[in-house]
Amino acid sequence: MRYPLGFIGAGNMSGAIIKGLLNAGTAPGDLLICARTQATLDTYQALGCATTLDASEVMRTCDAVMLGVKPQMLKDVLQPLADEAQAHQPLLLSVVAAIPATSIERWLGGNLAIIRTMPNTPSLVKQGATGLYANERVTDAQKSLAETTFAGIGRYSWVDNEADLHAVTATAGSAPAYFFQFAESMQKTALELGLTDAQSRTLIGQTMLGAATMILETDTDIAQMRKNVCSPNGTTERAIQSFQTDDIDAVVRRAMLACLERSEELSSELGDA
Ligand SMILES: NC(=O)C1=CN([C@@H]2O[C@H](COP(=O)(O)OP(=O)(O)OC[C@H]3O[C@@H](n4cnc5c(N)ncnc54)[C@H](O)[C@@H]3O)[C@@H](O)[C@H]2O)C=CC1
Ligand SMILES: O=C(O)[C@@H]1CCC=N1
Repeated sequence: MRYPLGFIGAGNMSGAIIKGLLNAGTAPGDLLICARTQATLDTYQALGCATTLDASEVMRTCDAVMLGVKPQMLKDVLQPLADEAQAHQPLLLSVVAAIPATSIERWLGGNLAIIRTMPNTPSLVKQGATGLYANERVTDAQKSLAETTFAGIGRYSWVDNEADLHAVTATAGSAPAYFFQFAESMQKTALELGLTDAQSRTLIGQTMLGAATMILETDTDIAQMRKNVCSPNGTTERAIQSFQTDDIDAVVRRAMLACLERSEELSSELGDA
C-alpha cells in the first residue's frame, strides 16, 4: 500500500493540518498517520485515516512525509529512519520550528528533498498562514505538491532565504497566540463591563475576522483603516490614544523580537551545523 502523504507526529500543529486537509476534501485513506500512542491513532482511525505506531512505515510507504514532532525530539526520531529514507527518498515536509534543512538531511543520511514549512494552527479551519522554504533538491513538481497542500488549508508564501523562516515564525507561526492573548484580554474587560461569555466571544471573534478580512481583501493601508474608525474626538480615538500612551508599537516589537531570538537560539542549540 502507498500513501501520498504521511505524518510523523500528530499533535497540535500536524493535527490541525490533517483535520484542515480532511475538511478541504483530502480523502482520509490518502493519509498515513504515525503517533506514539494508540489513543491518538484511534482519533485518526475514526476519521478514516490509515495509522501506524511505526515511523519507518511512513518513510517506506509515503511519497511525502510531514515531520511534526518537537524540535528537541527531531534528531532522535529521525536518525533511526535514515536507512528507510535513503532507500525510499520521500519528499520531506518539516513543520518543526528552527531546525535547519541541512540538519534534517544529515540526520537522515544526506541527499534528500526537504521543504521546511512554518504553518500555524488556524490551518484547522482552512485559515492557516504558512511560510515555505525548499532546499536545492526539491523539484518543481514537489513544490507544486506543497503549494496544493498548504493552499487547501489557507495561504502560503515562499521564502528564498531559509533564515527568513525565523521572521515567519515571529509573524505567523507563533502569531495566532498573540491574537488569542489580545482577545483574552478584551474578553476579561468585556465581562467586567457586563457582557456575557457568549456575547463577548461572538463580538470579539467576529470583529477580529472582519478586521482580518479587510486587511486581506482591500488595498487600503492598515494604518489608514485604523484611522477610519476614529471619529475626531470620538470614542475610538480615546482608546487608541491609550494604546499609544502605553507604546503599543514597542510592546509588540519586543514580543516579536523575543520570538525571533528564541527561534534563532533553538536553531543553534538543536541543529547540527
Ligand atoms: N503548535 C503550533 O502552533 C506550531 C507548532 N509548530 C511546530 O510543530 C511541531 C509540533 O508542535 P506541536 O504540534 O505544538 O507539538 P505536540 O506536542 O502537540 O505534537 C508533537 C507530537 O509528536 C509526537 N511524537 C513524538 N515523538 C514521536 C515519534 N517518535 N513518532 C510519532 N510521533 C511522535 C508526540 O506524541 C506529539 O503528539 C514543533 O516542532 C513546533 O515547532 C510549527 C508551527 C506552529
Ligand atoms: O511555540 C513554538 O515553539 C511553536 C513554533 C511556532 C508556534 N509554536
